[in-house]
Amino acid sequence: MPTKLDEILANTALQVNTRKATADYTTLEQKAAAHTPRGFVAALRTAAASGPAIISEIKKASPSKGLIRADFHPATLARMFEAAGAAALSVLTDESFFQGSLEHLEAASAAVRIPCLRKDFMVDRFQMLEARASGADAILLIVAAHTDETLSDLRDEARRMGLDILCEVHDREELNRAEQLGFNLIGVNSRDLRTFTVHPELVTELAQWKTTNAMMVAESGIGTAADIAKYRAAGYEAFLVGEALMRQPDPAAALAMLLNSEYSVGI
Ligand SMILES: O=P(O)(O)OC[C@@H](O)[C@@H](O)c1c[nH]c2ccccc12
Repeated sequence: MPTKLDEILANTALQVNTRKATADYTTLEQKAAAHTPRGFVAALRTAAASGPAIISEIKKASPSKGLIRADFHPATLARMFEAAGAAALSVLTDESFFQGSLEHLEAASAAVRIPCLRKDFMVDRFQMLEARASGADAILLIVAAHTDETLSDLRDEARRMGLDILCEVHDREELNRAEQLGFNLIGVNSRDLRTFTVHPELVTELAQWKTTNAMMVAESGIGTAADIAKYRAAGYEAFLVGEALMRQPDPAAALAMLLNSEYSVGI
């Protein structure tokens, strides 16, 4: 039986092919050239030197939760998160399952100086061009979605476009593959994309199997300073937080609380 991830990947491939067939490459290339990528990994490293580096996610809906935030203005959210101390942003661009869009990314990226990740299911080199043209500084690559061969192709294309890569894994074998392919920023997603269930204990466990000096990002289901403290103790330096912020009437205040209570417990 196909998993949720299989379903999303098949849909993504269809959508990408449609966009490729009608794309205005001249405009896309001009827009891509006009955006000089800001270092995503460098920004996380700088932030992590003095506290938890938080990647705040701009996400309207998800397959598991449905609509998360009705009052949704990417540029405003981006500015608020930057002012509250986010090290970087992640913006969902998948339309079918997350109600995201490249326009959200473009608006968020243009509103801030901190770097932005295009959060999507990247299956084609064309999406790297789209990403940079919409103001992305980094892209996501999900190990479970690819063979090593496609992963390295997409990695090379992202690098050629000057984009940093957040490489996402969910088990030890995927972590090994990510390290062997030379990724320097590895996210452990506690949500299994095949079933969309969350396994927080997996995030704590996996970090101990790391063999390189890649920076580790804990992803999904993070809601409190205690979650961050627990993952920091396990070796994580950066934290991707979406729903817990997006559900709040004041997402920036929620982010500030996460950052501040972290310091006050003396971690
Ligand atoms: O909203 P949360 O539970 O804080 O999770 C954020 C992020 O980890 C999640 O949105 C995510 C992680 N990997 C993904 C891949 C595709 C789409 C979404 C995701």
